[in-house]
Amino acid sequence: MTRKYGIADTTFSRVDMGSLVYKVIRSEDSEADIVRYTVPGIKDLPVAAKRLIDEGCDGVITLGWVGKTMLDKYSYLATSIGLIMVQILTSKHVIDVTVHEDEADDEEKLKEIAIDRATKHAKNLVKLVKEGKNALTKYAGKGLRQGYSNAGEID
Ligand SMILES: Cc1nc2c(=O)[nH]c(=O)nc-2n(C[C@H](O)[C@H](O)[C@H](O)CO)c1C
Repeated sequence: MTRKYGIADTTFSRVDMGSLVYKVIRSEDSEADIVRYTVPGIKDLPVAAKRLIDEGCDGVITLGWVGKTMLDKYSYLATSIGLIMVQILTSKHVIDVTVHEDEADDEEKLKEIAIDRATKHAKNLVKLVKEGKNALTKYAGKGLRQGYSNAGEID
C-alpha cells in the first residue's frame, strides 16, 4: 500500500520549511503520496494535522515558527498540547518541528536552524512511518539534536 505523509506549515513562518520537507520526504520515500496543508499560524496546526490524518496520512510533520513575545510562547504551549492530543486521539505520529525566533539573534543562523531541524525530523518521520517503532532504536541515547550539531553520547 502506498504510504502517505502530511506536511502542515504556516504563513507566519519566516522560512519555507514546507517546500524543503516535501523534497526531503520525496527523496527518502520516492513512491509516497505527500499532502501539504498551509495554515496562518501555529494554533491552526493541530486541526490541520488531524484533517491530514483523517484523509489517510500515515504520519504528519508540522512546521511552526514561534515569535519572541510571551504571548507567542503561550500560543506554542497551547499548540503543543493540541498536537499531542491529535497523536493520542489518532495513534499516529505528528512530528512537531518548531523554530523559536529567540533561538538566535541573526537571521542566517535562524534559517540554518530551521533547515537542519526540518530536514532531520522529516527523515525521522519517514523512518517511523516506513519501519515502525524500532526504526530509531539504533540511534537511542546518541544525543542527536535537530537544529544544532549532535550533543553526542556520554560514555
Ligand atoms: C500570538 C501569536 N503568536 C504566533 C506565533 O508565534 N506563531 C504563529 O505561527 N502564530 C501565532 N499566532 C497566530 C495563531 O497561531 C493563529 O494563526 C491565529 O490565532 C488564527 O487562528 C498568534 C496569535
